[in-house]
Amino acid sequence: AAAETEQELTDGFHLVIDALKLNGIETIYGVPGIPITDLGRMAQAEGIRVVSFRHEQNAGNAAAIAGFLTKKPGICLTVSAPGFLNGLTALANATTNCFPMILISGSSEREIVDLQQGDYEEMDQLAIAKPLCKAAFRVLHAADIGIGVARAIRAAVSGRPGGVYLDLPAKLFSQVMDADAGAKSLVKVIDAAPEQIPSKAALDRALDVLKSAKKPLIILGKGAAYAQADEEIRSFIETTGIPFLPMSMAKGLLPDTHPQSAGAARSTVLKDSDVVLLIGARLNWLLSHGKGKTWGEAPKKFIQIDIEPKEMDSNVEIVAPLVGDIGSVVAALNAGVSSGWQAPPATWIDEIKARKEVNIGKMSQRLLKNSTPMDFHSALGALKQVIKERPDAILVNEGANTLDLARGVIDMYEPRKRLDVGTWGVMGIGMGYAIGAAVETGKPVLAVEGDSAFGFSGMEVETICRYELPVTIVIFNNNGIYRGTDIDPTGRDPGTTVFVKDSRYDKMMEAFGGVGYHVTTPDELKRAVDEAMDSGKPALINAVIDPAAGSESGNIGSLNPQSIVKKK
Ligand SMILES: Nc1ncnc2c1ncn2[C@@H]1O[C@H](COP(=O)(O)OP(=O)(O)O)[C@@H](O)[C@H]1O
Ligand SMILES: Cc1ncc(Cc2csc(CCOP(=O)(O)OP(=O)(O)O)c2C)c(N)n1
Ligand SMILES: [Mg+2]
Repeated sequence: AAAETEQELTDGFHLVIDALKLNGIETIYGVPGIPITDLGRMAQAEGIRVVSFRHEQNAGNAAAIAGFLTKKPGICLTVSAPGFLNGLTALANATTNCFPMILISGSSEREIVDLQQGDYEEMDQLAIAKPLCKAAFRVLHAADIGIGVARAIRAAVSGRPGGVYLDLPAKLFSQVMDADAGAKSLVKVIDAAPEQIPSKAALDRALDVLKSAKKPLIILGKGAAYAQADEEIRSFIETTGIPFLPMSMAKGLLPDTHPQSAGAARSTVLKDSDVVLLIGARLNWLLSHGKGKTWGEAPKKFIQIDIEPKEMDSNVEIVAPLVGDIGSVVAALNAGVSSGWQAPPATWIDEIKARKEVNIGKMSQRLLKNSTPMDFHSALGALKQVIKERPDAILVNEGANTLDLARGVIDMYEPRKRLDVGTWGVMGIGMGYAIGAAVETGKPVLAVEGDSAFGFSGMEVETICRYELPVTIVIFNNNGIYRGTDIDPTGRDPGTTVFVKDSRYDKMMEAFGGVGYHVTTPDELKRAVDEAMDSGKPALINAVIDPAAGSESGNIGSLNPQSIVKKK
């Protein structure tokens, strides 16, 4: 009788966990601490995988790439104020890249924050998060947790995916309520990312423009990779015979070795094409905003497929906007491409083929050079072969020369296998992306890192060892940012972009039980990577690169402002 009268209770802790599990969330990436340490422990005890990091930025990056890879929002859990701020860079980066993730941070009590009375890690986090992400919510009452989590999930994945902030004040967790009422308050999100079908008029307009093309080009962006409409996209490209140019994280949607790939003739196709179909790619700085010498003198017509209506005309006129989700739009285009579709003129295809042969020929000469110390190309020649032999491996890549040269040298063969610095060109995504990719897919990960880039997240090698993840890190060690040759003209300090000469990053991995390798030739590099990836265990390879190799800021040095004032 006593049991019957004793009301069954639940609390904020359990409601957050139940809401996440109800919506299929299986993993939380975070750093424990007040007020969310027990939330993490309880989530783990309830079967959610909780991956604890050494810095919240890396946990957030893991959550962001989990969103990109799974189309479910990646969850990052942090403490208040400084932990929240550390997660914000990843949340803003996810929003910039259209990756769905939710940053859940504990926070101080409203009554203290609003009176600025000085709480432990006090900050008005919701106000700070709002401008940096797609949506931001705070929950004050246990009965609202179900709706709050549902709103965050839908906001992250519906329409243009992005980052969402969910603010949970400390007192919320210990709030109790009737268990039955609590269960009823939970919401399972229905159709969070609904199909958005383009109008027939829009489809007909786009097909008419495409039919009129003499030199058509399709540009695939990371939105096309994210959409997981791989077969629809392949079918459309192969049925129309139109050459395609993949942006960095869209590489592998069709193999880079595909006959219609124009990757090795990028400058030519951007300059000479007359109709360009953008699929999940923005005409931002990565595509010179659709204007200027990159795009040649001749007038161009742009067709754009994007789920975000406001993206149209963002930089140049879009003559045939196709607003909708890529899966639905490309399926509708496939239905509209009648069997009598005219392939592009042979002159266009031949022009591209000839240019590709010249460029690939030039590149292969550079890859074969067996210089000592290695330069970027001789090292990348070995890694090109590794991915060719291991097409299902996931390649994480960041740096300047290490990034820009790897993008063109290492062919990708499968979708969503190349994860890199994205729209911002941000350094520091390396270990977070490597961990997120390994946890979400179970696939082997090869992280090809500039030595500076690695430094932003390098402490997570301990996390990689702790969870025994199949991550092989290759550091292109040229003793510095871009190069290792900078000097301080006053002679007092090292140059501003150099690191310790002959540093041994491989020793770091050994400190945590992983395997470290130190290599100085392409053959040694290939053998070490093969051994490490065959082992399925954490490994770090310190690949010595000539400090004089490479160029400042890789391929984008022209973005640097120049001083014309000569110091007296
Ligand atoms: N499922 C989807 N359907 C349609 N568009 C999408 C989808 N997912 C993302 N997008 C769009 O894809 C675009 C990605 O562009 P961007 O990040 O610039 O790619 P890239 O850098 O590879 O060129 C964004 O404008 C985004 O709105
Ligand atoms: C968060 C952030 N801070 C700084 C920078 C600016 C930068 C762009 S590339 C880079 C590192 C280049 O050196 P690395 O050794 O990695 O590569 P390599 O050329 O092969 O020697 C920096 C610091 C960016 N993009 N993001
Ligand atoms: Mg470097």
